[in-house]
Amino acid sequence: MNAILECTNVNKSYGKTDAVRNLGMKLEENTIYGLLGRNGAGKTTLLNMITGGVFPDYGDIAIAGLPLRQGDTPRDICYVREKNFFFGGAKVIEILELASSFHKNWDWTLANELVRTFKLNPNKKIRQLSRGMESLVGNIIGLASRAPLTIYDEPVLGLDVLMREKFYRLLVEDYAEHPRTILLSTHLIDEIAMVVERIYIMDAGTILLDDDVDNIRTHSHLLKGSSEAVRAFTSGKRVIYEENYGNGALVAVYDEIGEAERAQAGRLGITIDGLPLQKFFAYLIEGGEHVE
Ligand SMILES: Nc1ncnc2c1ncn2[C@@H]1O[C@H](COP(=O)(O)OP(=O)(O)OP(=O)(O)O)[C@@H](O)[C@H]1O
Repeated sequence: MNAILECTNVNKSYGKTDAVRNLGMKLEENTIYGLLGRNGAGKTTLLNMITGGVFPDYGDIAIAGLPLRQGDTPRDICYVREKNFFFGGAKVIEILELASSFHKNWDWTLANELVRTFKLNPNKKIRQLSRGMESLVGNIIGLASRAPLTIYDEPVLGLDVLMREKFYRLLVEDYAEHPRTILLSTHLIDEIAMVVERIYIMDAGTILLDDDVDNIRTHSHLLKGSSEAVRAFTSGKRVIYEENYGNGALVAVYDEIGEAERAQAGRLGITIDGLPLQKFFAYLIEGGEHVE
């Protein structure tokens, strides 16, 4: 597969804050990715660099094999920002018309269908819309653009649960018919766990981990047992979190545990449970607290 985006050793600082550090990322064609990180992890700074709004202090970004130069606005990307900068006096339809002129794969049939599905009045002005409705305008642009790389920054902020589910369902349906690369950046893993194929986890400006969702599911485990037994069993394994209580220990592991090892764990009195994606993220980033 070809890479639609490649970041190599990308860095960006604001004064003393290293917003993005030594970052590497490679997005293949026709895949849905999640970019996960807490508030302030550096996601928006990274996305702004990928889309040409901010230039890295150093490091390389290539879009579809072409190096991004200062001042470039990559044409293959549709970037749906967390905070839209739509002109408040413009009508919804005018914003869609403007967006259609930027994206060569734009599909008006889909755009109109989505406007109806989300019950938006195309003649309403942007400033008359609720926060959620404004997000929907951005989300419609993301879908109808059918850009080779579509990037959403916190796409469901301000949307109620039904609208969130509807948006993700439509996204997956449209992707199935028109595969392209989609990057969903969020701090809400629960929202995207069912949608994305591969995840990049970002913390303190850098990528902590990237893996297929299926791999994360099969390799993440929560072990409980006596501290001594758990310590012996997990020695040499990739431990992402550990907590001791009395003589017992709870350890989150991100590694393979085979059948023979499971039998051995059973003999040592260790229980092994799977770790839902949400908990995996929480242990990795937060030391066990659930990220809201
Ligand atoms: N223009 C700027 N000037 C100064 N500091 C900035 C600027 N933009 C980002 N930062 C800092 O860089 C770090 C990363 O911020 P960034 O917005 O990229 O994170 P994020 O993961 O997108 O967070 P959020 O989910 O809250 O939007 C933060 O410490 C932030 O305060």
